[in-house]
Amino acid sequence: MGSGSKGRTVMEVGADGVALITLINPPVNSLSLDVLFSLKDCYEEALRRDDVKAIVVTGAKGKFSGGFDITAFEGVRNGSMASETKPGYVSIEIISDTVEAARKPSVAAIDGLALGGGLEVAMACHARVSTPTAQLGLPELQLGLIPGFGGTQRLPRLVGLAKALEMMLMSKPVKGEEAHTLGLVDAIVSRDELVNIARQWALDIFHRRRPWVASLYKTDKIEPLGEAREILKFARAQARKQAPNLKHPLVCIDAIEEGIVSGPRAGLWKEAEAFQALPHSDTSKSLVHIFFAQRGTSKVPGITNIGLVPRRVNKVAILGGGLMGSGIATALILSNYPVILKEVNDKFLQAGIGRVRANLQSQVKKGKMSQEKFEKTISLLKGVLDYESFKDVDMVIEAVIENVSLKQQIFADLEKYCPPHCILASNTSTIDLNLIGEKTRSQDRIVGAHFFSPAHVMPLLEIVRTKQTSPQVIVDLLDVGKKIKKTPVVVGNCTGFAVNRMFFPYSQAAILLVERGTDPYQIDRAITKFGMPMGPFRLVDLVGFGVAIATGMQYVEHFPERTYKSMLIPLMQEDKRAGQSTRKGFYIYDEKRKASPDPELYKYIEKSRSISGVTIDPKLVKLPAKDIVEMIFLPVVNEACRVLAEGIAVKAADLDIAAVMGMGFPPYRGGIMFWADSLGSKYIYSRLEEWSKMYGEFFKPCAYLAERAAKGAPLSAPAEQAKSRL
Ligand SMILES: C[C@H](O)CC(=O)SCCNC(=O)CCNC(=O)[C@H](O)C(C)(C)COP(=O)(O)OP(=O)(O)OC[C@H]1O[C@@H](n2cnc3c(N)ncnc32)[C@H](O)[C@@H]1OP(=O)(O)O
Repeated sequence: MGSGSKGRTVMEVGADGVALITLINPPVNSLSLDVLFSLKDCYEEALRRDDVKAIVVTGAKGKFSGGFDITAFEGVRNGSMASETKPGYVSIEIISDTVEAARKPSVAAIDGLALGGGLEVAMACHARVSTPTAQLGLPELQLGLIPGFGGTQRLPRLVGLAKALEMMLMSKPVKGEEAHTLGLVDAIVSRDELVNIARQWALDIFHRRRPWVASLYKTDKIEPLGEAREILKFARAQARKQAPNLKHPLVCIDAIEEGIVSGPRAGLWKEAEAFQALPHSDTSKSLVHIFFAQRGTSKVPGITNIGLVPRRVNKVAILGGGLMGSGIATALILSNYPVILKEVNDKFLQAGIGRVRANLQSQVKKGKMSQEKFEKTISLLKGVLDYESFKDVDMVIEAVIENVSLKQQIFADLEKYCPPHCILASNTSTIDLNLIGEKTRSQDRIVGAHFFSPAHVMPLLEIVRTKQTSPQVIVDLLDVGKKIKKTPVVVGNCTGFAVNRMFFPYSQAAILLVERGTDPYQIDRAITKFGMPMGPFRLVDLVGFGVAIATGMQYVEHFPERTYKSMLIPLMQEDKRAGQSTRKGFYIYDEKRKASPDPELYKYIEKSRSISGVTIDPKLVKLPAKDIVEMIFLPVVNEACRVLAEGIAVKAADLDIAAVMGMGFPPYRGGIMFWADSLGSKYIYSRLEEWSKMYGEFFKPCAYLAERAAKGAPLSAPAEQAKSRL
C-alpha cells in the first residue's frame, strides 16, 4: 500500500449521545485509505451502539481535511491498491451508503480546510457548520483529476450548477462566509463553539427539529434541464478554449451532466469510473509532480535542515522605483511589510510611487481590494532620496539598471548605511553577484532576490546564493518569500541564473530555424499549441529588443561556443522596430496591443540570413509542429542539464518549477525536466547530436546529457540513482 498506510480516525461518544469522529492524519488530515477505512469502522460502530443518537465528523488540530492523500496515487497507479480502490468503493460504499444513507444523522464541523475528498465527506453529512475563515473547495482538477468521492454530484445540488462548475473547473475554494451564502454550509460559528454547536445540530436533526438532508437527492438548487444543458454547453466551450490540451475538465463536465440527466446514482458511477482512470494519465502524473515539486523548493539540503530559524524582517528598503522595484515594493506592502523606496531624484521617486499606487489601484478597480485597504497598504510605503532611514532596515533589495559599476557603488554605500545584520539583496537578472559585492566586505550577506516581471503578480522568486552567502540569509529570504506568497527556488550564481540561463536557447533556436527557412509565425503557433503562453517571437516583442540584445551580449560573452549569433534582432532594432513598445517587432500591434503578423518581417529575415551566410533548408521549411517543439525545447533541456550538472540548481524538480513559474512552461507537462524524461535521455541525445552535425555547436549535447543517455538513465535522477542504473 506504500505511503498510503497512515492516519486514522478516533471516536468518542459523549453523554449527550453524540459520537464525535475526528480525522487524524497530520499535517492536513488527508484521507489515506487507512483514514477512510477507519472512518467506515467508526460509522459502523456508531450505528450499532444504542447510546449513539447522532454523529459529528471533524478534523484534528483545526483542519477538517485537505482531501484524498495525494501521496497514495502512486499506489493507485502501480496497482498495489487495486482491490481496495475498485470503482465506487469509497464514493458509493463508504461515503454514500455508509455515511449519507446512515439511519443516524451526521453533521460536519469544519475548521481550517475542507478540500477535495474532505469537502466530499462533509457534503455527505446531513448538515455542515463551519468557521468563517475555513476554505472549502474541490481543487482536484489542478491535479489532473476530478472529484471522486461524489463531489461532481453533491456540489451542484448544494450550490447550483453554475457556481459548482466555477469552483471545480477553476479549482477555486470559497471561504466559510461565502459557503454559507451559497448554501454549502448551514451555519457559521466561532472556532470555540464549533464542535458544541455541531453536536447540538446533530441532535436537533435526530429529534426532527432541523431538516435531515441528503445532499445527493436535493433538487432545489439545480437549474431546470434546458438551462442546465446550456450552462454545461458553455462550460465545455470555455474549457476547450482555455485548456485545449486538457481532457479532464471535459470528463468532469460529463460526470456532472450524467447526474443531472440520468440521476445522481448514475452520476456517481460515471464519476467513479472516470476517477479510476485519471491518475494514470500523463496530465495527472505531471500535475501531481508539480504539486510536490512546488512544496519541495523550500527544502534545501545544508540550508533548511540544519536547525536555522528565520530572523524577523520588520522593514525592507528598495533601491530603484522602476518597473521591477515598484513591483517588488507592491508585493511587499501587500504582505504588510513597511517599505522604504529610494530613488535618485524626486521625479523618479514620484514616478516609482505612482507605479506602486497604480498596481494597487488596479486591484481596487477589479474589486479585489477595498479603498480602505488601499489606503492602509499604500501607507506602508515611504519614499526617500538618501540613505538616512536605512539605519534600521533588515533587508535591502537593489533593483536599479543592470550596470556593474553602479551596483558596486550602491553595495559599498549600503555596507556603510545599513545595520550589520541587514540582508543585502540584488534583483539583478544576469550580473555575477560576486562582482556586485566586490567592493564590500559583506559577501556573506549578499544574495540575489530575482523577481519576474510584473513582480507583484509573477509567482517565482529566484534566490541566488554565492559560495559566501550565509545559510542564515537564505533561510531569512525563504521566509520573506513565503510571506509574500512567492514560490522560491534557491539557485547558484552564474550568468542568467537558472531561469534565464535555461531559456536563453528558447529564442535563439527560433531564430536559427527562421534563418534556415521555418516560418516564424508557424513556430509561435506550434509553441503556443504545445502550451506556452506565447511563442518565442511574441515573447521577444514583449521583453523588448533592447533587453534582448543586452542579455544576448551576456551569453555571447560567457557561453560563446553555444550562442547562436544572428543579426536579425539588431537589424530590426536599427529600423526602430524594437518590439511591442514601439508597436512593431516580429508582429505589428494595434492600439489594443493585438498582435498581427507582418509581411515586412521576411525582408529582415532574408537580410540576416545573408549576413549569417546560411541557406534555406527545405526540411526546415516544412517542419512539422512536433519537430518545431523539439528543436526549440531540446536546447532548453540541454542547458537545464548543464545548470544541474554545475550544481546551479539543487535538484531537477526545482528546474521544473522554475520553468513553469518563471517561463509559463505548461504545468500539465510537469516542467522542463519531467517532460524531457517523458521523451527519454537517449532520444534527446540522439536528436541533439543529429542537429549539431547539421546546424552546428548550438545543438551540441552537453556531457551530462551524453552520460545519462549512455546509461539510459533519466535526466532528473539524482547522481547516485543514475549510477545504480548501470
Ligand atoms: C477523491 C478526491 O476527490 C480526490 C482528492 O481529494 S485529491 C486532493 C484534493 N486536495 C487538494 O488538492 C489540496 C492539496 N493541498 C493544498 O492545496 C495545500 O497543501 C493546502 C491548502 C491543503 C495547505 O496549504 P499550506 O498550508 O500552504 O501547506 P502545504 O505546504 O501546501 O502543505 C503542507 C503539507 O501537507 C501536504 N499535503 C497537503 N495536502 C495534501 C494531500 N491532500 N495529501 C497528502 N499530502 C498533502 C503537503 O505536501 C505538505 O507536505 P510537506 O510539509 O511534506 O511538504
